[in-house]
Amino acid sequence: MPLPLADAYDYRAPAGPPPPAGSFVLVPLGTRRAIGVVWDGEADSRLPESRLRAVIEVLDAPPMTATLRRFVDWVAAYTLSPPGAVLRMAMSAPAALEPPAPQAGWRLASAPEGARITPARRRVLDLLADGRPRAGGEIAEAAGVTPAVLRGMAEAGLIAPALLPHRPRFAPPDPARPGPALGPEQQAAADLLREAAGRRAFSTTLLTGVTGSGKTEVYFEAIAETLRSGRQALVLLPEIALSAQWLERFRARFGAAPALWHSELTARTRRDTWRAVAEGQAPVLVGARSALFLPFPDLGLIVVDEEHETAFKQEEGVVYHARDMAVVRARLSEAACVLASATPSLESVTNAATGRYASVHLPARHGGAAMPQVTLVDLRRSPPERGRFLSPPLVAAVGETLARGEQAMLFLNRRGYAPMTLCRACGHRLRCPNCTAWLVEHRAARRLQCHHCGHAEAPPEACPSCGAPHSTVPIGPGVERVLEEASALWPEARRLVMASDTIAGPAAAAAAAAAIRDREVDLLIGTQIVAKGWHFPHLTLVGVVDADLGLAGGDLRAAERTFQLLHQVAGRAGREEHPGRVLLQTFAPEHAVMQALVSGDLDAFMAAEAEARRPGHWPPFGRLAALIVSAEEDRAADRVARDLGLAAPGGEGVEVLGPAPAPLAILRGRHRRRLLLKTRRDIAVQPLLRAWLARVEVPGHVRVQVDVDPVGFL
Ligand SMILES: Nc1ncnc2c1ncn2[C@@H]1O[C@H](COP(=O)(O)OP(=O)(O)OP(=O)(O)O)[C@@H](O)[C@H]1O
Ligand SMILES: [Zn+2]
Repeated sequence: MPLPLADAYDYRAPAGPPPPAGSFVLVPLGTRRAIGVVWDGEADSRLPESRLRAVIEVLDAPPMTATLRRFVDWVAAYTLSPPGAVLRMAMSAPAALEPPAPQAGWRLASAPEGARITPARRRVLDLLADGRPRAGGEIAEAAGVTPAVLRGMAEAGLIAPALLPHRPRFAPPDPARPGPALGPEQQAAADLLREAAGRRAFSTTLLTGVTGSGKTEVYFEAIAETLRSGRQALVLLPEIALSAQWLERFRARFGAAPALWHSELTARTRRDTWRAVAEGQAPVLVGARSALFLPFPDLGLIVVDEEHETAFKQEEGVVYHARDMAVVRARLSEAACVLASATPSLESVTNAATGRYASVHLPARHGGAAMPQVTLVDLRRSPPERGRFLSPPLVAAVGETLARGEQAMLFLNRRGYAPMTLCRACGHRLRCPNCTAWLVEHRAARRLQCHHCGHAEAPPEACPSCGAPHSTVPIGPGVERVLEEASALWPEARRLVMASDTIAGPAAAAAAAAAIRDREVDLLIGTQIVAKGWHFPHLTLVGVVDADLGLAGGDLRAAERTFQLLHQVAGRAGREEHPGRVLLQTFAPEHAVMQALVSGDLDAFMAAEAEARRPGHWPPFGRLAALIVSAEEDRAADRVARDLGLAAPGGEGVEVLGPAPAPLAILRGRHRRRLLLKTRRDIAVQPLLRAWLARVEVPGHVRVQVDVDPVGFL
């Protein structure tokens, strides 16, 4: 059952030949009915036959494949999740298990005498003259009429209702359409991927290349090969809402749109897409991480684009990393897996270096475009004016760029106006009532918000601590504040802010991208959503307002992350004929990350990162798993955390750090404690975790979340 249960339930099979494993079945569950899957393995023989309840019905849906069942089992075992919780992710559109209801539309009726034929009605009649019934929406669009016209025609007896035949929902992408002429290095990379995709065997290839080198065009060739061999392809993108340009390019290459899978689909599209995938009717699907659990009958290729992105890690419920699970699903499916990035993770780089993954690299930008020139602005030597955040060199560079008629971008990975608000009179800082976090001012929306739990309140008239009226001041900048400064400096420039709260949804992102492409914007100000994947031909200057932002805090991967993010942002500059320039404002110009960004020597930086992690057995040279204990009452959390600490596993190559309060010590009103298990790479953490958790009694109101291979440490 798709429920967080440790095991399968037993039911009596219906009369006749037993339904094969993978069949979807309707069964009684308590007082209700629910859909489950016939799982593999033996029934529990201790249960007397008389106690078994009977399967109500075997559903008329393609059974879940053995590959997907093994994948569910594998993910459950690896992440220490109940198998039913993982199964639930593989049954994310239960409505798709009912056979599709026939869709209603219109057909031509024998025209009655004297019916009035307006030009609009004429267009509909002409359209339907071929005898094929069509859906109302399709007619309205093709004939350019409103639904009211159709209703009127039906009343007049000109058209009549008709059932539409079941048609495949997704037009097949055409691999035979010619792609762009590839350069020699692109060609070599494409050949390698094409060969991998055509082999019908498991492989993983790391596709790296500088920003703008054409990695997308290259892996499109692997997709084309997969289509030619009649198998399905899955592309995982970190943020599907930001993929307008990607989708445009896919359509240009293959002449049809891919199927999409993400959290904002309507229930109906979700159902249709799930069903189409299960029936092999969606040759290419592009999705967020949850797409990994779709019922592809014959998956031949999985591409994980921007494989270094932390957005691939799911932190709630079943805690898994979609990049790593993509490799697993590819292995179980005898498929090729391609991990693509200009700034690959140290995990993947290491796997390529040890030969576990194949690798291929594109060393230059497409079309001879140069890599941007990166320079550091030392904020100690060139500070901004008081109360400002843009230094004189950056202000000058933006001014020059705009004067030349080119586009500039200011990057600051912080939403809102100011990350903290302080009382000038008593020093009190405004914090979230539910979390260990400052409230972030969103001035345009006139709200103070917590970015962890969503708590929002109006800015106070007086300090809540000392009562001084109008005493609060914003501390530090967010993108809104940078916009304010930019408006004062360049009042003429057409400005656009791109942040997840100002660009809501795929349509808004697509519109923003089109406005930038069409040069309706001069100055772009954005958070990390502007960093990834975009190709803006006229953008030549990138200014990073606070390059040090990601380096604070003790996160194992802080340096790697900062390098990846800033290198990606820098990579948006100068992608076509005009050369690009990048200015990074920093207080630590000597820091290894800043130096690596200037030199652009990614290999040297990654090698140094590797050497820093290897001796202490930090990932990827060792394994980590985190336990996060949380409870509404701090003492309850402490008690369980302490018991876990006392029961911690030990021995050669095994170490437990903590318990300690989590950096986010209170989140959504729950008190949180963390423990971290670190082992040598050759020691599996799952058996240790299982035994450990079995030794400690956890009361119902305390939660212990297991995070294998954690990427966040809050
Ligand atoms: N062989 C080619 N012919 C024509 N256009 C190409 C070719 N290769 C790449 N391009 C174009 O160059 C631009 C950059 O390519 P692409 O976005 O694939 O690079 P990328 O390596 O994925 O970049 P990033 O890592 O920065 O996202 C795109 O507009 C793409 O269409
Ligand atoms: Zn909060």
